[in-house]
This record gives sequence, C-alpha cells and structure tokens, in this order.
Amino acid sequence: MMHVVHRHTGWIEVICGSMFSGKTEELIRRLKRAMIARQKVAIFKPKVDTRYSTTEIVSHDKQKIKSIVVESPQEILEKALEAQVVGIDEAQFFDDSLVNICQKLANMGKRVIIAGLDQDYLGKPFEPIPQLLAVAEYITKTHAICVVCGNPANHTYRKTKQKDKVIVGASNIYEARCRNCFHAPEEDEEEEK
Ligand SMILES: Nc1ncnc2c1ncn2[C@@H]1O[C@H](COP(=O)(O)OP(=O)(O)O)[C@@H](O)[C@H]1O
Ligand SMILES: Cc1cn([C@H]2C[C@H](O)[C@@H](COP(=O)(O)O)O2)c(=O)[nH]c1=O
Ligand SMILES: [Zn+2]
Repeated sequence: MMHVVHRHTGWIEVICGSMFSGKTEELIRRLKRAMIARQKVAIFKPKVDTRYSTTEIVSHDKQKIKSIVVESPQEILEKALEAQVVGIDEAQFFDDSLVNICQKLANMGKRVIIAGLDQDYLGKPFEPIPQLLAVAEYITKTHAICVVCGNPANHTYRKTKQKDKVIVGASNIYEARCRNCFHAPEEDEEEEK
C-alpha cells in the first residue's frame, strides 16, 4: 500500500475591495485571532502609506495593530523568516515582485494574508492585486456602502482633479460608490465642456 505523507502547507489569502470596504478591519481581525492562538505573526505595510501612523496599521474606524514599515517586498521576505502568519496591508502600493515574494512565503509553510485595493480611481485593475488573486487559495471581496445611494460600493471615486495613480488620502479625497453612481473623472470633464 502506498503511504502518502502530508506536509504542512502554507497558503495565500487576499482581502480586496474599494476604499472604506473594511479590508483593514478584516485583516486586523484575522491577525488578532492568530495572535490569540499564540502564532508568530509579522505585519507589514509600505512606506508610502503614513496616513494615520508609521508604526501601526490603522483602519478608517481607528482599529489598530502594530506593523513594520518596509520599502520593498524583498524586505518582507527578510523580516518574516520566523513568522507563521504574515499580514500585509495596502498591497497595491508594492511592485509586482510582491507576487513572487508571497508565493515564496506560502511555499515556506506560512499563512500569508494580503489586503489591498483591486481597482484604482479610474476603475482600472490596481496591480499587483489582480495577480495575487490569481494565485491565492482564498479570496474575500469586501464592500463599502455607496455614499450617494446606499447600494453596495465596489468603486472608489476621487473627488479631486489629481491625475497621479498614487495619491494617499482618506475621505478628504475619496468616497465609496456603487456601479451606478461611479464614473471615471474623464466623464466629469466631458460634461463640463
Ligand atoms: N461609505 C462607507 N461604507 C462603509 N464604511 C465606511 C464608509 N465610510 C467610512 N466607513 C468606515 O470605514 C470602516 C472600514 O475601514 P477600513 O477597514 O480601514 O476599510 P478599507 O481598509 O477597506 O479602506 C467602516 O467600518 C466604517 O467605519
Ligand atoms: C483609489 C485610489 C486610492 N489610492 C490610495 C488612497 C489611500 O491612501 C489608499 C487606499 O487605502 P484604503 O486602506 O483602501 O482605504 O490608496 C491611490 O493612491 N490611488 C487610487 O486610485
Ligand atoms: Zn450608488
């Protein structure tokens, strides 16, 4: 009879959705539960996001958890060697090398939980989240509430005319909108003509 040995495996979980949809709250919830179970947890966020704190991940509703600020995905790999669970917030601000690094971490037997925006303010896919969705074992799509009509919101509307893809901000610049109430800013400009 063949004897199959089941090796402990790691995996990738992605939490994605619009701004204000509860990605960070869900990430914090999962990480706190792992900590309660005395698992070794390492939490990271990119240097570009210093919105609320440099030492913590902070949700829009002020829930917090200690985190390490890193400049690159390679730094996550180096600093997560001892961890059983790896949390990464604002993953859309990392370059595409994050995908390979998360695969490596999962192949090392770690649980990797990633939160990030799946679309930018134009409604375009926000890399590297779409690539991470392709390789993840588990995917959670979170929804905010459309501030115009109250439907589930899958989009992030930018209230200013800034055109850079990356503009760090919160409700001062952005709002959650549903499919019906969202339109890309170019459409605003068309209407103004
Ligand atoms: N339009 C909205 N819909 C739902 N929650 C909102 C909205 N605007 C602000 N919030 C707040 O944002 C919180 C979610 O924050 P957070 O987890 O940081 O979201 P994300 O990481 O997806 O941006 C909610 O619990 C709520 O307090
Ligand atoms: C849509 C969009 C957002 N951003 C920025 C704005 C915030 O700093 C983060 C998202 O934070 P959250 O935890 O999901 O609320 O991303 C951006 O730079 N470009 C965009 O198109
Ligand atoms: Zn709406």
